[in-house]
Amino acid sequence: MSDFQQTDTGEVPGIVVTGASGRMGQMLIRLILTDDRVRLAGALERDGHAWIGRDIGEAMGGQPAGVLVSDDPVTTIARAQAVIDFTAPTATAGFAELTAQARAVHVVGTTGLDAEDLAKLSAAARHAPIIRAGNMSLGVNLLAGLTRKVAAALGEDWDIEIVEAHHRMKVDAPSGTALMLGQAAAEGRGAALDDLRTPAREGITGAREAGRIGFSAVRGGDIVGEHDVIFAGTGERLILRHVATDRAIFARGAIRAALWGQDKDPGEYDMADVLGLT
Ligand SMILES: NC(=O)c1ccc[n+]([C@@H]2O[C@H](COP(=O)([O-])OP(=O)(O)OC[C@H]3O[C@@H](n4cnc5c(N)ncnc54)[C@H](O)[C@@H]3O)[C@@H](O)[C@H]2O)c1
Ligand SMILES: O=C(O)C1=N[C@H](C(=O)O)CCC1
Repeated sequence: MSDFQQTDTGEVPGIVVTGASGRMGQMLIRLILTDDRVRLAGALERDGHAWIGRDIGEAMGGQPAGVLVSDDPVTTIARAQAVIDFTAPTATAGFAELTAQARAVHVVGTTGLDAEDLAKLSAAARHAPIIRAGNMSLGVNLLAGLTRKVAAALGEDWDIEIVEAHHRMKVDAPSGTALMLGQAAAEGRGAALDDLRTPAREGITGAREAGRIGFSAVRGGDIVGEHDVIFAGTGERLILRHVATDRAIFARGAIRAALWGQDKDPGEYDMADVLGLT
């Protein structure tokens, strides 16, 4: 049997994957089709995509999975117990409303959401659970906790810089993970990230202001995701680093979140809640 054939269609939560042809979409579908705790209930792509109407298993180069790729989120999401969504900010804001109408769990991996998108998610979370994280891996969520602790332990004479690297196709910067880590560092310092954040530098910037949290982004090749949190003191540096080498770490976290959310009340949650790190 091919990896892409569904092995179990029993009474387990049905998951709809949005952005089914994407890097994360395909990884999620592969893992869902071989995991008997869940079943693939639908695969969504944007209007006009070449895969619409095709069996998702075949479109991915394998055996039929018995699920056709659809561009109809209303009908598809109506039959979901969970929607796992790694797409784009506007798409995710729209899926939030439909997922809430279905009273299903919305697992949001999409990054780059603005205040308007986030307000739509908050409105939807009044009716169903939404679990959102800039990074769904265990390692990064542990790193966020470490970052919070180290930032709290070190004074403002230790400069905090976050350096991230991703593949050439990534469209947003800083990464969702970098912002998560920045948020953790700011919390450690008892402040809001918006008050401490220094974006990418260029030109005559002047000397670094104490207490700020700086961000830099590298883009190139097929880098899955690398993050350094640098605490630069005088005469010494402490560097906390996470390196992702396989997108399966994000997809496994998202499936875990979809299962965890099944018995939760409506509201906004993150991966620290799912992993019991709060
Ligand atoms: N939170 C995490 O752990 C994590 C991990 C990896 C990626 N991401 C984020 O997930 C997102 C997707 O990343 P990717 O590398 O898979 O990108 P990608 O470009 O490979 O895939 C995105 C897919 O979404 C589809 N899409 C866009 N609009 C849509 C719509 N309205 N309806 C249905 N499908 C739609 C696109 O056609 C594409 O196939 C990005 O925001 C990325 O930063 C988050
Ligand atoms: O490939 C991406 O895009 C990734 N996005 C997330 C982010 O913005 O941090 C997680 C890592 C991979």
